Amino acid sequence: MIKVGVLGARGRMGAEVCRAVQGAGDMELVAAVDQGDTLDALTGAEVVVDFTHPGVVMDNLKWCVEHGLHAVVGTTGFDPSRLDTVRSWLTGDASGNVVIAPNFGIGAVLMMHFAQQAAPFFDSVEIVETHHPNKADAPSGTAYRTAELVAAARAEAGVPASPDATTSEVDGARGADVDGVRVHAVRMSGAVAHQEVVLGGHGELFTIRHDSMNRESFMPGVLLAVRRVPELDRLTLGIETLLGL
Ligand SMILES: NC(=O)c1ccc[n+]([C@@H]2O[C@H](COP(=O)([O-])OP(=O)(O)OC[C@H]3O[C@@H](n4cnc5c(N)ncnc54)[C@H](O)[C@@H]3O)[C@@H](O)[C@H]2O)c1
Ligand SMILES: O=C(O)C1=N[C@H](C(=O)O)CCC1
Repeated sequence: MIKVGVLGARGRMGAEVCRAVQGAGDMELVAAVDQGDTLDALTGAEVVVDFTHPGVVMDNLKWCVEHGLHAVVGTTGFDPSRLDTVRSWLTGDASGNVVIAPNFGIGAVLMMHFAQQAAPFFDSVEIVETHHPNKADAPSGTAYRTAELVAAARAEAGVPASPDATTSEVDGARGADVDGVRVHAVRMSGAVAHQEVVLGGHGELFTIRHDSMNRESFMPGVLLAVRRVPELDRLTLGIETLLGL
């Protein structure tokens, strides 16, 4: 049995992870920790799953690494500088491995993969993400990562920036610029997590869309990462490699 601790256990995702772990035949939920609880309860775990808040996740993760625990992190807010910091913790004698994934939905991972493949073939690409209005960060971690992957694929293929003649703009009208890719964030009651990658050129539009209809949609990916994290090498970004992509 894999002993699992959950950080953010009373939150939307954390509560779902607790249910999923309790329903998995090969896992045991040994700690369910939320804001105000001592982290010491996690010392009995082999793998800690974090779905908390971008403002606290770095401290949580540092604590896990210092205690030699494997960590599966779904909390968003990881820019290149934060990832470098995590890498610096995972040198030398550190014995825990870390998986950080902005999205554990299998379809969402495939969406990012297909967007990366398609990106060099079109003049234009923009990303529109829609989430529930209780979300703290914008753009979403998934949109941020998609933009990074798309931008890298286009740079490697020598594709120029998406054409855009805008010279006059109301602030924000063209969205955020992530590595040269425009990202638009919608916050909408009734939504869970949705994203479209829109590509265009030569009289055609190609849209890659993914919808998470509920938070169970993330659980197969979370459980996969919990099972595999002990055998991985220090830091793994996304679950693409775990799916053989
Ligand atoms: N990777 C994915 O597939 C995926 C999917 C959904 C959400 N997310 C991300 O997960 C994070 C959480 O989302 P949510 O909707 O569950 O949020 P939420 O606000 O419902 O839950 C967060 C929980 O963390 C708790 N918390 C805050 N500070 C804490 C601390 N220091 N220690 C322990 N617990 C603490 C809060 O009390 C709350 O219960 C966000 O960053 C979100 O973007 C990622
Ligand atoms: O509900 C959220 O918050 C989500 N956050 C992740 C993101 O920022 O990409 C994944 C989808 C749901």
